[in-house]
Amino acid sequence: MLTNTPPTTPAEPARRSDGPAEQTYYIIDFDSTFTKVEALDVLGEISLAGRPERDNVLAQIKAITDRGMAGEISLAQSLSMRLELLSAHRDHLPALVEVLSDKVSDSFQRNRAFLTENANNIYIVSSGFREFIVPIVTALGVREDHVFANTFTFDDKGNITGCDPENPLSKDRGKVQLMRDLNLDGDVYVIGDGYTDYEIRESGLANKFYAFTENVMRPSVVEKADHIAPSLDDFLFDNKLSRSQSYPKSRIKVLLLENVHPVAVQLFEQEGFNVEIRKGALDEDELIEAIRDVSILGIRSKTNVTRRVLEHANKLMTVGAFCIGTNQIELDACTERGIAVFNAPYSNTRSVVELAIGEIIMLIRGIVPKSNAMHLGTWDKSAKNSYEVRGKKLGLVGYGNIGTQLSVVAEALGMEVYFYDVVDKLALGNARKCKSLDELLAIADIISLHTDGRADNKNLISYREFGLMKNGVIFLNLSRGHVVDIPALVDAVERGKVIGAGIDVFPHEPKTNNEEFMSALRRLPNVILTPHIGGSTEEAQANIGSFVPGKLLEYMNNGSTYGSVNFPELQLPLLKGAHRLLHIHANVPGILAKMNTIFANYHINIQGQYLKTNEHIGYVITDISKEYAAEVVHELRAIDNTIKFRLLY
Ligand SMILES: NC(=O)c1ccc[n+]([C@@H]2O[C@H](COP(=O)([O-])OP(=O)(O)OC[C@H]3O[C@@H](n4cnc5c(N)ncnc54)[C@H](O)[C@@H]3O)[C@@H](O)[C@H]2O)c1
Ligand SMILES: O=C(O)CC[C@@H](O)C(=O)O
Repeated sequence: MLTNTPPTTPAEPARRSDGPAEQTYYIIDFDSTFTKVEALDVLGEISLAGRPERDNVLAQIKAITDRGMAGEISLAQSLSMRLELLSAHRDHLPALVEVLSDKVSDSFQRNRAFLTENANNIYIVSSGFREFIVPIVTALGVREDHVFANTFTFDDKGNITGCDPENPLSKDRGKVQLMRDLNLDGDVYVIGDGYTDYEIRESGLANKFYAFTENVMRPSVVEKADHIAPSLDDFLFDNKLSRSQSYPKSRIKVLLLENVHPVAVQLFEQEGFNVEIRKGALDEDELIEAIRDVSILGIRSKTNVTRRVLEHANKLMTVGAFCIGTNQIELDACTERGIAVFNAPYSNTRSVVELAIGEIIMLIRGIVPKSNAMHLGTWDKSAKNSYEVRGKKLGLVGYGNIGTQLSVVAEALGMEVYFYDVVDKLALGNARKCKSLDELLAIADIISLHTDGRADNKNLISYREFGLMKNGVIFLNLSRGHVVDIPALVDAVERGKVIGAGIDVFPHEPKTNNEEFMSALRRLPNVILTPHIGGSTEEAQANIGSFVPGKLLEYMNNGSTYGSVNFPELQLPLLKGAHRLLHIHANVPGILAKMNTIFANYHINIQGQYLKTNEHIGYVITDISKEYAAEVVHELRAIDNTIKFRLLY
């Protein structure tokens, strides 16, 4: 991702262009830079609350702000026009401060340490007002006497009437005048989102102007800037200043496919990542094209992360399956490349169970054909082939998270539950374990599949298995499409072996909602077809949308792999006052010894070390004191069989 634009030539020469000065001053704008919003817009929302003209006036205020920031009208014009529209009062200011304190830009919140450690060199220079700026910025460590801004004027009833006309910041090119008055002796870097910030650089009073785009991107300002700062993290990284992120997250790309819940997007954006979202799934070639610069990939069940895709994913660090199944991901290939994969193993379990129960009742009562007939005007009131579920034998194939929960709910409805699992599982309630799949198929009145999607399960249920079932069985598949041989199911329905089926998953599923669903199951009687929505409820998607990013962020920020489906699992303590070195390597003997030899050679003080291996890889995390030679990192990376190396602090 490009974060820096080529410098543009300022109208007047910069103050100084040779090496860093002894003193460097940071001039920071307030509205839309230090905070996410324009304070006068917020003040308008408060002062005009409940008035019919509110929305109209707010739109006018916003338009004036934007024109002013883009340099289309003068600052003095912009200020007086907005203040006149505001109808604000002194009593509105505490509420404004309260709102603004929640609107501090995320990257400023993250980098309080920079603000406090450099308080003597940081100035807030703003055309906003001290009345609300001082409480916000001083709470984050900025010195009150380093805040330069306008002040309101009030009438004797406390109404805001305007601003102090003597203040240079109330006038056009006021920031330039103020900087002249300040006469700072050293390098000056200006960070802001508006044209008035650029004017300081244009007048030769600053060495560099950084267009701050975390909250708003103004093309006319960006094109004048020496650099773009998508966040304060980027600014601090570029200038090698103390910061909360070892590498700016705005330079780390997250690609989220298949319409994952917006809460996921929000969580990544709040952390400052560069997030791209796409509604549908991508096929292999499309994914290869999209994944080149992606570090974090989020998918659901329809995007296949194949070995071929991974060969083009040089930056990929982690994959999140925003679902339960991970059969769409070549896990071994991920592991070999040091890519940690996470899923949401139980966030949609309940939703699948509820759909299964609903379908069982609908099918055993023959509701779908009855409803279809009613829509055509046919009234067929009869009890023929319509049964209660109470006392029926439910056969569960696969007794994992979904199978066991369905077992419990079905028993509560009075069903007799039988299950078969390849692994020996504890029977819940009165459920009975079957010794073989064949035994279960022969016993059950209703059969529901809940196996995982491993490749061996392809056509687990085919002609032979349908042959073993009772005549007139109800059959459900809400697990994975390839588990059932579709021609065999069609045959079983047509012969009346299966008198009702609920199918949610298919060997081939459309990639997007625009693609036609093609299947031999279409138009069969008493067959409920659903578009792989067993887990698609608002609740489940919101759960998954926060659970999976939680795992991915823990891995990215902390190195923890707890819950990974392919990595050795490590739950790590939070990183405090140390640098964390994460070394992923092929699981061959002697790597830890080699690492520790390097640490010993460089007299490194190890604060903590954690190791876990699986069949394929080893994962070593070492926390070391902050001072160490740069060669340590080079040597660790160069150890034979190293797959990936990361440094966190
Ligand atoms: N339709 C949907 O929207 C939806 C939603 C969530 C999950 N799923 C799918 O549902 C399935 C079950 O999910 P889960 O969370 O219960 O998984 P799980 O891993 O907890 O349970 C799967 C169980 O199946 C067993 N199993 C595997 N192969 C078997 C076989 N051949 N015979 C008998 N048992 C076998 C496993 O031992 C395990 O106990 C998965 O395939 C998952 O992808 C579908
Ligand atoms: O939402 C999806 O795409 C898949 C849902 C389900 O099959 C799962 O594996 O959780």
